Amino acid sequence: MSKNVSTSFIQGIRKFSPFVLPKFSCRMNHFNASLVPKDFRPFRIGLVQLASTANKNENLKNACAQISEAVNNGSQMVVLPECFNSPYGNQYFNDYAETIEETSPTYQALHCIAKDLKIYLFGGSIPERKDDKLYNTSMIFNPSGNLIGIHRKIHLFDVDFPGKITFRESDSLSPGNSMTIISTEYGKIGLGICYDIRFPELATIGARNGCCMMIYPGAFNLTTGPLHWELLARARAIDNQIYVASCAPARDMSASYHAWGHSTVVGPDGMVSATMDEKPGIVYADIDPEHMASTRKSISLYTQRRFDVYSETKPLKLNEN
Ligand SMILES: NC(=O)CC(=O)C(=O)O
Repeated sequence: MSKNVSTSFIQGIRKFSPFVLPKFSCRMNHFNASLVPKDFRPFRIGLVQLASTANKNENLKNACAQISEAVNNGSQMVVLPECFNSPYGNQYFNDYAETIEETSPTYQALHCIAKDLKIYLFGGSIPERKDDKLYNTSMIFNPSGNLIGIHRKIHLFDVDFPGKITFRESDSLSPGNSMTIISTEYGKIGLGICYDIRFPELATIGARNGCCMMIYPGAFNLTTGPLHWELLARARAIDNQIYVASCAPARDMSASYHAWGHSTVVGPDGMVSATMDEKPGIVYADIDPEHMASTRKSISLYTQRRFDVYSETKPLKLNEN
């Protein structure tokens, strides 16, 4: 089942973390924390770097073929990119939008393939219509084909690099208002979509809630991709000593938005476990609790945190010259 978490950063940390001392306690150093979340089991993940077109049916067929290939190669969990059933752009979202219900074409396709292949499927994202609004939304299915969670992109991609790229998702989309954590038989997975990766709070609250991994379907571009795509995934991994998987569309220079590609999995030590270039393909990684345990044993962030110092309930103490 998924858990949508709506809470303040510090409250989120305090409420759910097995590692946090009660409010007003002093130090963390003597706390005997287990090194990895108890429900974390090894699994293989496949990130499908899909070549999407303007034809939704073709995109769905192609996605299902690539998911099958990922499963033939041993993946128990498969991830699709942001906006995989539609071109990415404000001019497309309304025309391609679907409601999240069993009769919708993308829901049906993902439900059937997850059930047939008995996998966890993180269905990238699609433009979603709900009431009179549009969202950038991810659907997550379990191996029985049940929808076990949805995540609506919380932070919309509004940026302005003069002469390079100006994009305002908020011209057409509305933001989601809650965080998403999915419980699977391999462990808890936190979810963000693309621009969400720039906000470290999501991954930190996810990790404090026992997530072994954050998954980010994303579509960075030729300006922000080389600058930040890998760096952000590594940063979120290092901050929290968790796995991070970012799944992108393949680059299509005839489309109006040029995706960076480079789907990537980063380990809890911040090293890239698997990555690729901008072409269509699948990135595989074996996710290993032992790797997280050895990382956390070497650098013991979990016992060294000083929540007594970070508390929002007290005035911040800053060291100033
Ligand atoms: N497309 C996005 O949501 C985000 C992105 O490209 C960036 O943050 O850069």
